[in-house]
Amino acid sequence: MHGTERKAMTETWLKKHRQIYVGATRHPFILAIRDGSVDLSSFKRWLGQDYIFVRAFIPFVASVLLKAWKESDDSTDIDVILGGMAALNDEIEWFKKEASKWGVDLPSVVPQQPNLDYCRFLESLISPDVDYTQAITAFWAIEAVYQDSFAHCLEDGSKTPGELKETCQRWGNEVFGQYCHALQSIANRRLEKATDDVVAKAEVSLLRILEHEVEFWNMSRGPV
Ligand SMILES: Cc1ncc(CN)c(N)n1
Repeated sequence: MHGTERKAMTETWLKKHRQIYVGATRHPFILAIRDGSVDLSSFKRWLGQDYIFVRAFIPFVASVLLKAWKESDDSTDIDVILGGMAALNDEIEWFKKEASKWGVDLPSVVPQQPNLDYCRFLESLISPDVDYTQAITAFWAIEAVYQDSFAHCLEDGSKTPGELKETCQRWGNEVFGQYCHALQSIANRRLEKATDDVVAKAEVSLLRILEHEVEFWNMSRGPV
């Protein structure tokens, strides 16, 4: 598959894998935030687990930055990725503030198995054997799931509780949306020129990410 057939590869994949994408972005936890029925202990569980995830996400993003610097054909990719790193810096501070607001003691949060699995997957993508195209596609997918999920909680007609609006704004806001679009454009540009082997690997990574995201939201339900 080459040339025009590969234009907007990520959009083609989101259509092809619609069911799992909807599972990751319209999960019952997100729908419960949106309709105001969310159980606050679920929210606190998610908050503690996500802080651990975001800390593991930082070295992954650093590895994408390094790959862009070594491999990219467009120097402006670095600016987009650096913007993402800056947002993560704010995110870490926000998690600390939010956790103290909700009485969640972050240092004592124990990572759950789905979180450990997802972090291990991130670590596997740090490997120099994973090329920039696969890594930037994964980076886009991880950010896009949160953007799409939380933006849904802010749409007209949503009944998101006031105390959770700030959380939804963090990932659901317009600027974060534009940043995700910029990542998606980079991924599409790279995929268009990539070998079939790299394209296949990027698609598999996308699917793994969507599965991990579903499992991640599932953790908010707590131990069964
Ligand atoms: C599990 C997960 N996925 C994505 C994101 C968005 N950075 C996040 N904070 N957490």
